[in-house]
Amino acid sequence: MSFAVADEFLAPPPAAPPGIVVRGVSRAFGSVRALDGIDLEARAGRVTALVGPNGSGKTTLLLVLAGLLVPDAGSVRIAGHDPVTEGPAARARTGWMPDAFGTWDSLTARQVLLTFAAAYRIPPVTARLRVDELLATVHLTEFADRPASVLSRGQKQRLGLARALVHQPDVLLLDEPASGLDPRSRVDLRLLLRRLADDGCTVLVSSHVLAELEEMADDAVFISRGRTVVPTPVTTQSTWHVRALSLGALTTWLTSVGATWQPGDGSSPDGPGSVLMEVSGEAGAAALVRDAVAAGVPLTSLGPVTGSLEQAYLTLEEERR
Ligand SMILES: Nc1ncnc2c1ncn2[C@@H]1O[C@H](COP(=O)(O)OP(=O)(O)OP(=O)(O)O)[C@@H](O)[C@H]1O
Repeated sequence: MSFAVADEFLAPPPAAPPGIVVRGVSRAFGSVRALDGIDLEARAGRVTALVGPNGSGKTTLLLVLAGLLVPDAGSVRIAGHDPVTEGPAARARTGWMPDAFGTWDSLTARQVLLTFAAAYRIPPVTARLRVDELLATVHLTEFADRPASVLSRGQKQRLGLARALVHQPDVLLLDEPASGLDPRSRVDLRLLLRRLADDGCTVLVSSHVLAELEEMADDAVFISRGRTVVPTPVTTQSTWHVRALSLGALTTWLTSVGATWQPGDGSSPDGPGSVLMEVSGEAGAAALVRDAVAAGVPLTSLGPVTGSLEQAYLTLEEERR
């Protein structure tokens, strides 16, 4: 039996369209060139990390993308719209979560969200349902009718996230969204951003917590001194922690084969009792596992000490400013 396969089934699926396109964007504050010719694309259906040292221009860029700051030069498209010349269309598609969310202290959490829903012209009945759903999503249902002033910093952050999602934006911009969140809320945030991306949203998120970004981001954009930069390719040789059923057997074997190792510093995810050694990427790790098992030293875990985002970040030449 044979099947006729139409060409379109053989063609690779089309790449998701970019939700954010930035070309040559510059913005100065007096003599400080906060953005100096930024280029970037962030795609729908993906979480893109915005990474850079203090003062590199991340917040300035997010403000430009949110339509809150006009660039001096260059072009921006948010879901195809220019935030400067097509402000209402761009803002209708943009969710913006600043690093610190100011609330009106006399309003309750629910009223804050309903106010924003009204600003987006969401009909009242739909708005009430949407707000209830969002309060549950960010685990603030029990605080819904309390004044926003009593919310903790982390709870305010979660309210800020709900606010950014009120109008079901196509593009979500988040500036340090995890700051102030407890570990469970950070996991919830990560899962929520993944779900939004899976539903087709373009998510651009800045954070200094690179291990966290590493877990949630599909792509990364590095900026340094207001410019998009390509980090120096990370050397494949990096420090890994290695742990075996018997630490003594592991160190005896490593020493007998002339490997260079040092006692773990307790920073590995599985705690103290491991060793640190230089490993040449995944291939080197596979060889290490093979040789250890062949020598009768069963390994129980191994992994790079720093994630690839962190390593790439550390190759950026710029110092914080
Ligand atoms: N309103 C402003 N007036 C003057 N200078 C500003 C203003 N906003 C930002 N800058 C300067 O622009 C540069 C970029 O700042 P920005 O806040 O965008 O950096 P960032 O990457 O978000 O930093 P951080 O990681 O510390 O939050 C900095 O040198 C900052 O001092």
